[in-house]
Amino acid sequence: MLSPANKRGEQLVSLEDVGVLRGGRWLVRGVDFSVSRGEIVTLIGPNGSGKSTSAKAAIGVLKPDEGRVERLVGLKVGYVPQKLSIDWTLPLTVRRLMTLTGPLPEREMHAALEAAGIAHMRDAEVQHLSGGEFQRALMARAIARKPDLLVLDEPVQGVDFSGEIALYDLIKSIRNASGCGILLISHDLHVVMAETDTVICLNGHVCCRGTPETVSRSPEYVRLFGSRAAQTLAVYSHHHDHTHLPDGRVRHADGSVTDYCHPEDGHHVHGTHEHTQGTHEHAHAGHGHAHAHDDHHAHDHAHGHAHSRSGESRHA
Ligand SMILES: Nc1ncnc2c1ncn2[C@@H]1O[C@H](COP(=O)(O)OP(=O)(O)OP(=O)(O)O)[C@@H](O)[C@H]1O
Repeated sequence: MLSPANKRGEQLVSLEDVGVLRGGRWLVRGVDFSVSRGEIVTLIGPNGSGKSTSAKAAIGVLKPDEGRVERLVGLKVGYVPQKLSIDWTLPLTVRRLMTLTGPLPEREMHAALEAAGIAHMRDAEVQHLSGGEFQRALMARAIARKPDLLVLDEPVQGVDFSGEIALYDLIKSIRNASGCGILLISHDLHVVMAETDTVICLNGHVCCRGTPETVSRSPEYVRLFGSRAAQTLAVYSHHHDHTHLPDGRVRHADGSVTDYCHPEDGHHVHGTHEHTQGTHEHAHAGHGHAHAHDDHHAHDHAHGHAHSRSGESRHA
């Protein structure tokens, strides 16, 4: 366990060579990263690459089968999961959502709703909220108990472009106001929150990591999306030296194919940010978003959506 201290920059959680084995299959292996107070770490990677698994291992919801996870003693975690088991046939107000798992003093509930920008919606029915409002309600619920570490699994799901920017602005203001560490999970392989300190690209293991390049420097991007978007979103451009084949095997840069790959294989290019692989190009025009909302009354996946981006990568 990490020793307790209360200063910005202290490490809240760290994973070292973490592997999770389920049903005879390694869901992730060789995962290492850390989150410090005030730091924003974004996990990216395709569906099933182990983002949620790694985040759950980080906060202790899931026990790793190998490696080490160290958490600050007494670490308070606010977790917004990707899926919520809510019976949408029952009426549920925002106020009730806030206290589902435990009592909360009225003053603290109000402060959290206020911080999330939905204080005026406390008596609204959750099932009537828009995608962005629902995410705000979930975030309010998570920040109400003043966590040291906020874990957000797909916080912009089901949210349109301007809503996405507004939510990232909210996340930034939560971090600035509370100084908490933030572990963010994103489906997007290329565009991340500009405030992200470290991007970790997963594909069953850490493929690469680095800082996002800030797009605010690009006049082209600013012209297309406006300065607010450029301040909020950044491009994470990266290079992988191997390709994961549909059957789970791995093709390396030299053309050889192996059954698996892990960091200890020594063929990962960590910290490389060149945009050298055509398959990772991302078309920004119109932000390339196609958001299709599921009816959350019929799904346990609250406000699910399908992301379709032109130039979606073949992930290495
Ligand atoms: N308890 C479990 N038992 C067996 N397999 C599991 C379990 N939990 C997750 N998996 C599998 O592990 C893999 C990684 O899942 P995980 O949810 O971590 O991926 P992800 O990157 O978060 O995906 P997505 O972007 O689709 O949310 C998937 O193939 C998933 O089916």
